[in-house]
Order: sequence, then C-alpha cells, then structure tokens
Amino acid sequence: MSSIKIECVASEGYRIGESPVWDEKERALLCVDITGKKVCRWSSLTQQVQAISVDAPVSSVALRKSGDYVITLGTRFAALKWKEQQVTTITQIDKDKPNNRFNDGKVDPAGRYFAGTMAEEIRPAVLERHQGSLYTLFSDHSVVKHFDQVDISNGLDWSLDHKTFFYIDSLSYSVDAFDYDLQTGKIGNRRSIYKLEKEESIPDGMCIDTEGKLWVACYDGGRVIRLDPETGKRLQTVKLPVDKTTSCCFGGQDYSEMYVTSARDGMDKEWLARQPQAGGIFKITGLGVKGIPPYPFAG
Ligand SMILES: O=C(O)[C@H](O)[C@@H](O)[C@H](O)[C@H](O)CO
Ligand SMILES: [Zn+2]
Repeated sequence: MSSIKIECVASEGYRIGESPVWDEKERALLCVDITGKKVCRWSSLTQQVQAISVDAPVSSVALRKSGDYVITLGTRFAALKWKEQQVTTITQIDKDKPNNRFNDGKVDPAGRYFAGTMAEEIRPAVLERHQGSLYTLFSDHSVVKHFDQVDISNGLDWSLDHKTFFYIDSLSYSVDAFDYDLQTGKIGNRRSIYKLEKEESIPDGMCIDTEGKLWVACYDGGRVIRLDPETGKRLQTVKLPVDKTTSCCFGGQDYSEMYVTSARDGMDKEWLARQPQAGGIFKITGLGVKGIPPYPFAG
C-alpha cells in the first residue's frame, strides 16, 4: 500500500481555481482563476506561479498543437499566446444569453475542444437554472451544440478506448456517461454512472487514470473520489485540507502526481481562517496510479 502525501504547492488564494492541465513541455501546471480572471502557470522547476490577467471570467485552458494555449473566456473560445500575453477570440457562443459564461472545458482524443456554459452564479451553486449548453470547437473553428438545459456544465473526460464520454452537470449530483464516436465527435445514450452521496456534496471537475477509473473533485466535499465507471462503485476517497476542491488532473513525472485546484469564493472570514489554504493548488503523491497526458487542441 502506497502512502499518500498532500502538499499545497501554490497558496495564491484563487477565488475559483479550476481546469488544471499538465504542460509537459514546460513541466508546469496550467490552471485558471475563473472569477479572478487569470490564467496561471505553476512551474515545477521554479515552484513559482506566473499569471496572465484577462478581461472576463476564464473557465478553462487547454494545450494547442501549434504551441501555446486555448481558453474559454466569458462566452468566447480564444487563443492565448503566453509569452506575448496576447488573447485572440476564435468564436463566440450563447450570444442570446448575456448572463452566461463558459465553465469547464477539455480537449478530446481527436483534438476537439469541449466546453459547456452556465448562467453566472449569484453565489456558489445559486444561479438561474437550465441556461447552459455543451459545445464543441472543431479544429476548423466551427462549433456544434450538443444539448442545452444544463445547470452548471462541469467535469469531462473520455474513456481510454475513446468510446465513452464522461460528463458532469453539477446540480444533477451525478456523473454521467455517453456513447462517444471519436470519428465525428458525436455523443448519445446518456446515463448516470454514479450519484454523489450527501457528504460528497457537489461533483465538479474530473479526470481519468490509466486504469480507466474516474477521479472527481467534490466541491464543498473537500475531497477527490475515485470511481469505477463500469460498476458505478466508489473505490477510494482522498480528503484535502480545504472544502472547495474544484478539479483534478494528473501531472509531473510520468503523470504519477495528482494536482487539485480549489476555490475560496463563498467562504466567510471564519471559514477562511479555518482553511487558510483555500484557493490553493495541491499536489498529491503516493496514489499508486498514473494519469494520461492531456490532448492538445488540433486547430
Ligand atoms: O468551479 C466551477 O466549475 C464553477 O464555476 C464553480 O462556481 C463551482 O463549480 C460551483 O459553484 C459549484 O457548484
Ligand atoms: Zn468546475
């Protein structure tokens, strides 16, 4: 049995830290602070964070095949050049919904950028319901909407055989699966594979490991849970020293470390005093399982 170690590697105190992605080339962890309107990069070599401020809530970041990054910014898909600190809009969605913004996003194994939207929150998990949709940005920069009526579009990933798409609409308290067609990027046959237990609270970001098991960050649950999508059983719980754990990814040497982002929005003074690391980035080692490299956007 391996021994699990949890370390806060960046205590920047992000308002809503999200979308951790390992950038192997830079040996760095990318992430965003959604309401803090920042894209951040923590270098494992220097242990320092660099941040680029942007003009709207930035909800996810992904690698790009041609180098640099793509982001979801407000209701836009955009390109981000890191060195130049330059943001260029690729395309805009939800134009008829001025109160919407993108939330979590991730690139599929064929290089398409999936990301969903939600209404802006009044406070955590309180918002106008059913306003969100799930979108895909293709490499030719065309966009497809898969479905609407989403509350809080969140975690997403693909099975190792690329035949299943996993997805979380947070307020359904469920982790769902769809059949996935890698050739076309189409999804279908939605079903629930896991319903969160009360103390697990709200399902948020997620990622898959090399054994095909899902890791889900539980917002207000202060933990990540490992699920078997085949049996619908929870296999493991790893608790963190903060309640608002938002998302997770694997990174580091051979993708053997897990990185977990967290938030502090919605916490009062007393709560923050009890959890001074809220909004930090955590590194978990000793899990005894690895992840897979993130796919870069092909466009
Ligand atoms: O991190 C996200 O994905 C959202 O943008 C957050 O706001 C939380 O998930 C939400 O508050 C929990 O329900
Ligand atoms: Zn999220």
